[in-house]
Amino acid sequence: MPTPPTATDAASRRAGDPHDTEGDARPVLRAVKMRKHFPVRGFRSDKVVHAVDDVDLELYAGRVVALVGESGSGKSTIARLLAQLMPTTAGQILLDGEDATARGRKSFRRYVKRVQMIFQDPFGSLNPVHTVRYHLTRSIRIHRGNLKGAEMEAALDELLDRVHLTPVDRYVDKYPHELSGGQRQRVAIARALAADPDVLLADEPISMLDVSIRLGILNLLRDLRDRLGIAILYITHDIASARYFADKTLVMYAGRVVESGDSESVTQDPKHPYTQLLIGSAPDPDDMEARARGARGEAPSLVTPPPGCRFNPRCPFATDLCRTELPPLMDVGEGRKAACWGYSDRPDRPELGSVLDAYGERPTVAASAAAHDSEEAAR
Ligand SMILES: Nc1ncnc2c1ncn2[C@@H]1O[C@H](COP(=O)(O)OP(=O)(O)OP(=O)(O)O)[C@@H](O)[C@H]1O
Repeated sequence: MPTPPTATDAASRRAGDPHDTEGDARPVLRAVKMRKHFPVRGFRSDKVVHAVDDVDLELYAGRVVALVGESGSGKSTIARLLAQLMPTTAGQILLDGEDATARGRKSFRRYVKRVQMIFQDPFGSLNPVHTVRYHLTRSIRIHRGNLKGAEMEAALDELLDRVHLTPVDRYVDKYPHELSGGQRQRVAIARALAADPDVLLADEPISMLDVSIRLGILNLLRDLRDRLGIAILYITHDIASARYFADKTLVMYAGRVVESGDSESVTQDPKHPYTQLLIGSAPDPDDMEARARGARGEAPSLVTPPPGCRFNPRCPFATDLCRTELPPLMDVGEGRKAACWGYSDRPDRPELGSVLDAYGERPTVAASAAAHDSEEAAR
């Protein structure tokens, strides 16, 4: 029987080795069969957008989980659901093993203290008419109480120091427009840290920043993972940065997780045909920008998703089984999972091969989507 969480749990979690294996640790934040269907506006029917379907996800102290996938695959929706910025359609969110659904202002505030979000656009998330001091003192007051004078100054110093905005005097009275994009994102991270959170949900935290400063922000987040034992969800369409930064990677396709495992093996030896396509779509495996461009593409219709495996219309190996039955996430060895019938023992399973060879070229995801669309149009 798991013991109920205590007030010292966070402290003891942080005191331990942040790289403890997941095997003997328990997730801080967990989503179970999480689902989000948005009603389609303008339809007088019950049509919905299947943005997120049956997603299981676990975040552990001192570990980073990356959520990768092309645009429209449901990544941001998952972050917003986990931040409880909107309600789920179904499923559960558990914090320290307990149902964490916020049912009012007070419980939402308690939740937000532990689960903070960092957004893609640091300029949009900071108020242009207020200084760094204002943003941080406000967050400190909300989460730690009304500190005054020297105590407040010490808290401000500590936060800015943590995000490496030093000397503090150079930054604390600046307005957002007086800072670079990277400095603004550091302020946004400092504001989140004012809550002393256990979990950071980082939704594309580097995608709007200049390429030259992206690594600095990822290294800062890594430092927070290691020094503070914070659990981080890192959302990106850039699988190369996931490999660099995340311990574990989950690959999303059309609202579902299609593959998961440690980042190194998912990126070096992808199992699901979609992951293979995503990884093969960048000409230079170490070129983050090229990879990001290649991974973008038209998302499939989420109002009427294809039956069976959602990737089947683009998959060169798809059989009738793939077109009719949804594959569950199956164990494919070494703690890895893939939602592909090719890894089942069904007699009618598809015979998998190299996706790139099957296409006869190195297509981008966008190109394969376009090929599928023109096939559809010809039918
Ligand atoms: N408020 C909403 N109302 C209706 N549909 C929505 C809403 N928010 C998101 N969607 C739809 O849900 C799907 C998933 O969107 P989401 O933003 O989560 O994807 P994403 O993977 O984060 O994409 P991106 O990388 O472009 O941000 C998309 O089809 C999107 O149009």
